[in-house]
Amino acid sequence: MSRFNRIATPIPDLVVIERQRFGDERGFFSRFFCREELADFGHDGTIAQINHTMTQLKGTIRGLHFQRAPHDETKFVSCLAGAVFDVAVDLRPGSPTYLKWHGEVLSAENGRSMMIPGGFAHGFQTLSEDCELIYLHDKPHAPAAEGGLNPLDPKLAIGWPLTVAQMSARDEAFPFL
Ligand SMILES: Cc1cn([C@H]2C[C@H](O)[C@@H](COP(=O)(O)OP(=O)(O)O[C@H]3O[C@H](C)C(=O)[C@H](O)[C@H]3O)O2)c(=O)[nH]c1=O
Repeated sequence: MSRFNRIATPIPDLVVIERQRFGDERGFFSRFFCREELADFGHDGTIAQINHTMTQLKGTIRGLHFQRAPHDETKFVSCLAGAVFDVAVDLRPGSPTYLKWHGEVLSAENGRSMMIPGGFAHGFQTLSEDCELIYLHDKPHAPAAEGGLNPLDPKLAIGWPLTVAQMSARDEAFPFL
């Protein structure tokens, strides 16, 4: 019996994984990651780096970031404190959903993760204060291969839920497509 539910999105290969919880009077237990079980959902089990971010302000946007091939990485993104609107943008050349985006609420409460294959840009907007995210990357950080899209690019027309409260200067400076 799998301890994960696979939730499809309108973009092929971009999936949401929901962790099953085993509750009792103390709280709950859930399996956060499992190489064997997530292989069925397309993850090859490789974890090269695990990153953790904390974002204080509600309404902050981080992203949209990606790494160019051959450093294009699968990201398994989870929110362990607060709630975020997590967004992935398809940048795969020739994809029928090229430049299409999908957004999903990830939260400590809903136990959902987004599994984002290489070839996608990723970003999120915080829906609460003090949001903490954990990223499982299947390839290491490669600064020279990093790229970004402006999250406010009208060509993407991402439906961010809140007024933007904060962005890094780097993210603000990404040019529109
Ligand atoms: C990604 C990364 C960054 N860093 C250093 C580089 C900077 O000195 C500092 C902050 O990096 P950055 O401003 O890129 O952090 P975010 O804006 O939160 O970007 C991250 O959040 C967006 C939404 C993502 O999807 C990426 O995983 C990641 O780029 O951490 C590292 O040392 N290792 C790393 O793997």
